[in-house]
Amino acid sequence: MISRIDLRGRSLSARELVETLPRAELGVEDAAHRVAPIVDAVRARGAEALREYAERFDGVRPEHLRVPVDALASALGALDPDVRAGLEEAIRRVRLVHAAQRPQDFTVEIAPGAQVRQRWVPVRRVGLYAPGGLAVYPSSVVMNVVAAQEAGVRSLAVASPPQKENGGLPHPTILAACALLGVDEVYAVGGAQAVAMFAYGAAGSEPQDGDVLCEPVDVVTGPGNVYVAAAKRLVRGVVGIDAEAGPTEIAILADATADPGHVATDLISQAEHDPLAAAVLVTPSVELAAAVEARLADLVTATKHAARVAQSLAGPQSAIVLVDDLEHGLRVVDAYGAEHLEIQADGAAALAERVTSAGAIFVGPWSPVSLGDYMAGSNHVLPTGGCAHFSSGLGVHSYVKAVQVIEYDRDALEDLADRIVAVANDEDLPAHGEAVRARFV
Ligand SMILES: NC(=O)c1ccc[n+]([C@@H]2O[C@H](COP(=O)([O-])OP(=O)(O)OC[C@H]3O[C@@H](n4cnc5c(N)ncnc54)[C@H](O)[C@@H]3O)[C@@H](O)[C@H]2O)c1
Ligand SMILES: N[C@H](CO)Cc1c[nH]c[nH+]1
Ligand SMILES: [Zn+2]
Repeated sequence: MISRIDLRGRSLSARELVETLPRAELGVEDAAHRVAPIVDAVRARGAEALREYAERFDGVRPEHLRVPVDALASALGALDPDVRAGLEEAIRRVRLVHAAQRPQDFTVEIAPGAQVRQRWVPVRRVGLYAPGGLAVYPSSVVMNVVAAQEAGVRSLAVASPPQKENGGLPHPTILAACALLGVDEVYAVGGAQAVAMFAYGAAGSEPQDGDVLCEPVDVVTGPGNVYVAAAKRLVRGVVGIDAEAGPTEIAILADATADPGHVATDLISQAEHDPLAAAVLVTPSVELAAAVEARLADLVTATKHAARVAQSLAGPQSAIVLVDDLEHGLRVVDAYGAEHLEIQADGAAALAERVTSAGAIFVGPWSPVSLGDYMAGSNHVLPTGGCAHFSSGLGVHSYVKAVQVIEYDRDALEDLADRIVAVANDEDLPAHGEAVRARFV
């Protein structure tokens, strides 16, 4: 079952903490070596390679790599009304939050006649990944698509693995979610091969694919398993990506006031994603640790995906970490930089304000990660593997770029001419200064 790491009485530096805290054995770097040939094959052979990998990894050879539009409409027609209502509420809430994320253009008047503006421009075309291996993720369709739409992106394509049970098309709820959001470019392509298809585009291999199956995109976003995250790392630079949003992580900072049953169910809720998912409890309370261990022992066998959950909890990426006090715990969770951090402790809101590295923070007993996974309004596509130290979760910012516009008049430039020449000469780039001087002779 879940192991313990005892950090009590040990004052480790942030770097030492990172080395001591649990991480999965198969990381993104190792996975990148495994998926590099997949990325190369899709780049070289397009749809032919996509069909081969679908057969190998998803157990089905899709006839239609591009989902026919009428399949989207029929999936929406057949969607369970309760699921539809849930997705619609998620869309409404996620849209409200993401509309508020739109960054503002600005103009700075630096001096009379000297102006610098900054305009935010959406990228032209995006590729959005919705996972569909061990579980199905229509909620990820919502998170990706709404954020891109609110950013103003015009061309959106979604990919999700083909399912044998759905005749080689993605899961029907994925298709229905796309239809609900008005997306009609959907591909039955999963894993690293989907990321490669978006990054490089793909030529068709069957008459129904046409000559060009998929045009390349500017940005690829979305969550996925370690192979998806690895492929995103490989194509970064060819296209933009969001964060590496790989196997799910939950860290919970809790004290003796936390309900052990809630802590245990929250750990299990995220462990059920993937055997590589990480579940970490950080607590100064030995009593809470013992009570959570006992609850886990009861609950794990009864949960639907017991084998996956047990693997995740027993893996080297999961642990109960004992700390001296909440201050110590705060340093530990900050060094870990979890995708999701729950704080179930006295003064949770004040503690949350002091966290600097986490994909998203869930404050207090009534904000479990499952709320954010579906319907809080926040985005559930979040950085994993410590990427929260330098990356944000998915949002409008993932799909826009800033363009600076510089406009000086004659007098404003002349005022600066001598200074520009002085600095240009000092850099031994005198032609730069000359380009200014030439205007005033
Ligand atoms: N960080 C986040 O924001 C976030 C959000 C939601 C889900 N997730 C994670 O997404 C993942 C979903 O994983 P999933 O597996 O269910 O679906 P997935 O769609 O990510 O992966 C399925 C694909 O993985 C590929 N694959 C499987 N085995 C492979 C191998 N040995 N080599 C190369 N490719 C292989 C196949 O192409 C398959 O189509 C989970 O890890 C979950 O925790 C993360
Ligand atoms: N917990 C996942 C992010 O790591 C998101 C998700 C979608 N569905 C259920 N959960
Ligand atoms: Zn989840």
